[in-house]
Amino acid sequence: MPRPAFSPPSQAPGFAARRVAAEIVEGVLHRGRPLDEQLDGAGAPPGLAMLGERDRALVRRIVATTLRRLGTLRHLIGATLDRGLPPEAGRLESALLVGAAQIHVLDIPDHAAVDLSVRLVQADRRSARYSGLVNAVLRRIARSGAELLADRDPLTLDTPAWLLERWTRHYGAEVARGIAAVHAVEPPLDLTVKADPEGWAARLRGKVLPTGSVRLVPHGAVSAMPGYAEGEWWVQDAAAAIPARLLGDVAGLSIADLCAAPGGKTLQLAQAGAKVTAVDRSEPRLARLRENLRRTGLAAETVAADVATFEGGPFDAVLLDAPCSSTGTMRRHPDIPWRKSEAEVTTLAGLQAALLDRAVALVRAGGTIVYCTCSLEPEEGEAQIEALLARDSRVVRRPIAADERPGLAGLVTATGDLRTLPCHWPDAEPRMGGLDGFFAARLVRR
Ligand SMILES: C[S@@+](CC[C@H](N)C(=O)[O-])C[C@H]1O[C@@H](n2cnc3c(N)ncnc32)[C@H](O)[C@@H]1O
Repeated sequence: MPRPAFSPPSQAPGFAARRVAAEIVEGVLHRGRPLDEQLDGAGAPPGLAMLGERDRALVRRIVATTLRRLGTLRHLIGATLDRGLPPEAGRLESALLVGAAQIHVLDIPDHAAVDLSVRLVQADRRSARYSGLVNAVLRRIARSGAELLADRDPLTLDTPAWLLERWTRHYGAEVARGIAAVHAVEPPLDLTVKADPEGWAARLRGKVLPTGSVRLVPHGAVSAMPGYAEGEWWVQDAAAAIPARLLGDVAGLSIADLCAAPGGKTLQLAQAGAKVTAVDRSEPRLARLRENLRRTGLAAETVAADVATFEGGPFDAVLLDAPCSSTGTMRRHPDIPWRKSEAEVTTLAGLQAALLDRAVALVRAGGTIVYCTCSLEPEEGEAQIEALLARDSRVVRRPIAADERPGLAGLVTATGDLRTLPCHWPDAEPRMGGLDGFFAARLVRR
């Protein structure tokens, strides 16, 4: 009979949550699995659904902290080992990382964190013989973590060098450090409300942002919050809510929302009275979009298709939220810096150019196109538009004016595009500050 890969699970309190957390960290770092899919989607480890709500929240905290501070934690672990981590050691690295995150960053008692990481390796056949090493490394971090980091800069450790170099090149050293600093902090929850932002802000103990989104520090499950089941609002970063508004008054217009799922922008356009055709090539993501329409009582036509070959229209307006490296959303998706590479930016830029050409083909003469990406990389934003304007004389930019809508001051470039950065809108309470990094340009087809 084949031997089981793992010995029976430990009964120690808190063990199950640490095991799931270590599994998810391993999935991100060694199997390139997106964090969202593992926390909320089909890729969730089976153990996650068996945990109670508090333990599930603990898993999220441990995993997010491990990924936000990955460089620092790896440095601490490396500094305590003479010859680095042994190869083929199963769960050893993830057990050390989640242990170090609890000890060095989270307010979890050191002895519990050490004990549970030791149990994690003991329960894994390939790493069981390293339980003494885990004990020694984590105790050393508990004792001398600050000393081991004495001359190191956490922002440099926790941001992949290729990203920090790019942001320094494009935005300057100070802004690049500001962007990196925001990634260390859990972001707020932003909502787009159908109506009465002041009333919802009061009810949910949040505040109204200059652009009209409602912001709060999340506590508990989103689906249990007042107004969710009734479809009175949806979760959408304040920056992500701006591009659809750049189309102005859309009541009665036919609009193609290209790359639409899970549908934040479709909901905004439908709520504003547009006749929306929402196109996305992912059927599972479109199913989420339809569910969002159902919950909010809004209507749109949904089409499962590749935008590159989608035929339709001509539409009065087209919104293209193109697939991108998503480096602007790292504070919400702390796995991104460790899963993406610079080569991907180049590949995606090629795809974005093809989809932009398609967007131009789908809009009527005189119609408006809004192109946006949640990327900080100019190849996916500013450079994309310059290249389109150079190759297609039918298209001109309709510059965004900082005073055309509330809240845009400071977010519009000299050429009239939108550029938001994670370090924008700082707040005295760090968990209430920041914006996702977005680029948007508004164009007209002559
Ligand atoms: C940034 S997300 C869109 C977010 C969405 N606009 C919103 O506001 O909720 C990008 C989407 O593009 C879709 N996508 C990627 N490549 C595509 C293509 N060639 N054709 C259609 N959809 C595509 C993905 O499935 C994903 O849902």
